[in-house]
Amino acid sequence: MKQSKRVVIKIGSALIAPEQDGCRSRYLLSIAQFIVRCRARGIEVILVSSGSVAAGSHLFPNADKPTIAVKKAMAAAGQTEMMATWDRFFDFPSAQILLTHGDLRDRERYTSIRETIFTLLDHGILPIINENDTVTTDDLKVGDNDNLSAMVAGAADADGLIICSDVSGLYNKNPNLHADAELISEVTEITEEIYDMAGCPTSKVGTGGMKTKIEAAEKATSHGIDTYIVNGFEETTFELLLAGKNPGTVFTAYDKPMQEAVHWMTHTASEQGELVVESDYGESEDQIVGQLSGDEITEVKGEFSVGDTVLVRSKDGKRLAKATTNYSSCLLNFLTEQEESPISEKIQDSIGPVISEQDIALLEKS
Ligand SMILES: Nc1ncnc2c1ncn2[C@@H]1O[C@H](COP(=O)(O)OP(=O)(O)O)[C@@H](O)[C@H]1O
Ligand SMILES: N[C@@H](CCC(=O)OP(=O)(O)O)C(=O)O
Repeated sequence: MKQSKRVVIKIGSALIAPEQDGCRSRYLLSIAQFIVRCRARGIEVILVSSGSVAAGSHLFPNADKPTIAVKKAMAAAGQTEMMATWDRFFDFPSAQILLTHGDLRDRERYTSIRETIFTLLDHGILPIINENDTVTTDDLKVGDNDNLSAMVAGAADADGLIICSDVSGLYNKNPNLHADAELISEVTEITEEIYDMAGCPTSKVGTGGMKTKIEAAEKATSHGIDTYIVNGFEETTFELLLAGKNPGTVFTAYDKPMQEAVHWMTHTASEQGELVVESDYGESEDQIVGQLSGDEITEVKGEFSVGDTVLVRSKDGKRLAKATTNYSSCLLNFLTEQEESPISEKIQDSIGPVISEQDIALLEKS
């Protein structure tokens, strides 16, 4: 682990509730000791902990195939036990933070979350973060704590993300199914080939699987955050990390990481609508911003308000950029229907560009 100053550690369900009958400290002591030793070295730590559903499931004994409502109730019941289990290891206070994707993709709430995390860290308090399963919906949820931990790492300006799993890292195929699977110790570029290595999870309690861990690594490394997938069950894992060694798979951070606002726009914000433009449209930032006026937009999709995130897509389907719109979908529809009338020119002169330069993130063409 390079000389990090702030790390996010993600703990999977299998580590904290291995038997799904409440939390067990069996595998947590070495992780807790690692957190204490990091803090003693001046490394700030943020914990993203799964395990609430697994911890609370034994309270619903007849739920062989629990409904979403029952799983949310399990999470709510297990959350208190999960927090209490971690709290017992430390002689410093910890703080509960429950988030949804709806919180993180709202720029104002995102900024508020950052502020709270920084305040907790400034006061030596360990933030323990989990998805707020009680209120999540299909639209609101992140859905897995691997991706949540990457979004948190970006929000917290961390420089290291450690994803603890029940395997030693990313293998070229599922090691639980293939005896000849080989551990990949370093990934310098996340390609389709890397994603193809990730099969389905085989543990009873895991939600994310290896695919979500690779997605998380992609989010984090693009933000300049070195990301490790390590075996949380092995005590030696944490000795090696503290010795600056890589005990599993390291995904190395981009040399030129995205700026915080651009990263948020790219990886956390969700588009509320689409602006379709001519396919021969300029594809550089200033071209998209400068030329994107009412008459350049061929189609407005979805309903959105001023300040929402929209996707700029070319007519031939390429995702060009995500941006904050200065116009509502209603007004843009009005403008695109108008020929170049005096009223539409007057409106655009008074409001200005449809999107602003500082609120745009170019996307990989896809
Ligand atoms: N290429 C791969 N390398 C490592 N593990 C893999 C791979 N493909 C699938 N897996 C599975 O992913 C699991 C880890 O994901 P998951 O079950 O969500 O664990 P956790 O709950 O610890 O996050 C491994 O136990 C393994 O069964
Ligand atoms: N919010 C859920 C997280 C589920 C989850 O992501 O689990 P895992 O794949 O084991 O990290 C819980 O606490 O059970």
